[in-house]
Amino acid sequence: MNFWGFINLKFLLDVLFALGFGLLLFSRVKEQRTLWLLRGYLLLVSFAWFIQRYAYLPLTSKLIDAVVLACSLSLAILWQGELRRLMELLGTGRLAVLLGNPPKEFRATSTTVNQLVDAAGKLSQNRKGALIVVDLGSDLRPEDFLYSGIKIEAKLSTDLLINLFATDTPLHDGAVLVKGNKIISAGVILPLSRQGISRYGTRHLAALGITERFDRCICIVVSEETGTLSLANQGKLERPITSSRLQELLIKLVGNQNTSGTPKSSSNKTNSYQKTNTNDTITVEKKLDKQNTIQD
Ligand SMILES: Nc1ncnc2c1ncn2[C@@H]1O[C@H](COP(=O)(O)OP(=O)(O)OP(=O)(O)O)[C@@H](O)[C@H]1O
Repeated sequence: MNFWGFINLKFLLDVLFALGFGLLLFSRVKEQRTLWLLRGYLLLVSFAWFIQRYAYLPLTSKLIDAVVLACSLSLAILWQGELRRLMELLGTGRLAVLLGNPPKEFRATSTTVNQLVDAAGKLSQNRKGALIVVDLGSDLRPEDFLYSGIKIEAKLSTDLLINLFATDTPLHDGAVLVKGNKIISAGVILPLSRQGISRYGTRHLAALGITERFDRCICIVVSEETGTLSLANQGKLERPITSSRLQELLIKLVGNQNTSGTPKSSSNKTNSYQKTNTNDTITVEKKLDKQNTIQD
């Protein structure tokens, strides 16, 4: 291969890698505003590269470089949480999570959703405080917590969840970690969030803390004081919510989890879910659209 052939091949590979990286970044961003920012930033970087390589305009090139540097600094401040998460995932080798293809064992089913809603509803009625972390693909590891708790490794069930939060048991303090249809551990101490310190107690701050660090995990919170149900997702707390709203949100999130990565071909499907009400249990027929189909 001659020198020019090598240069061209290198150039092609460079462009291909850059395109691949750009597409990967775009596929990970969901929010429209973030998408615009990212698009503008990448355009600016490409423009700076083009001027530097082909235009031979040293002054213009310097000016554009200065603008790119200023934008990089602003974005680093704006996206510090996301960048920190990215480095944590890279540093701990969670490439499957980065590429948006979480391992199959995290896939929750409609049964998991029913059991979680059922347990949360009953705990709320009895004013038992609870904190349930559901890993939907963040591949949470012991080092992600302040204390990783006691290993349980048992099949998820409503009764076991209720039992773990019974006030006279040693494991009721802290959070329970759920992955797929398994309870992994109990008594887990989560990192606290700094947002809303004056508004929330530590249980709710813990739910915000873990969900703002990992975007594919959610936290169900039951307040001991008021029995209020809440759901934390991506550092935001929705509260107060009813059992049926919790079920709706879980179905949506689990549906998104199962359709992210490899898209599934499915027609509109009707699923039955058990919904816990204050006095009775009723069966709700939920017609799910293509996006939110849960594979049992
Ligand atoms: N970092 C943490 N990780 C996991 N669980 C925690 C953490 N901090 C507190 N908790 C749980 O929250 C309980 C204390 O809740 P606290 O009253 O301070 O918060 P809260 O948000 O007001 O909750 P509640 O509405 O239930 O009173 C602790 O007993 C413990 O079980």
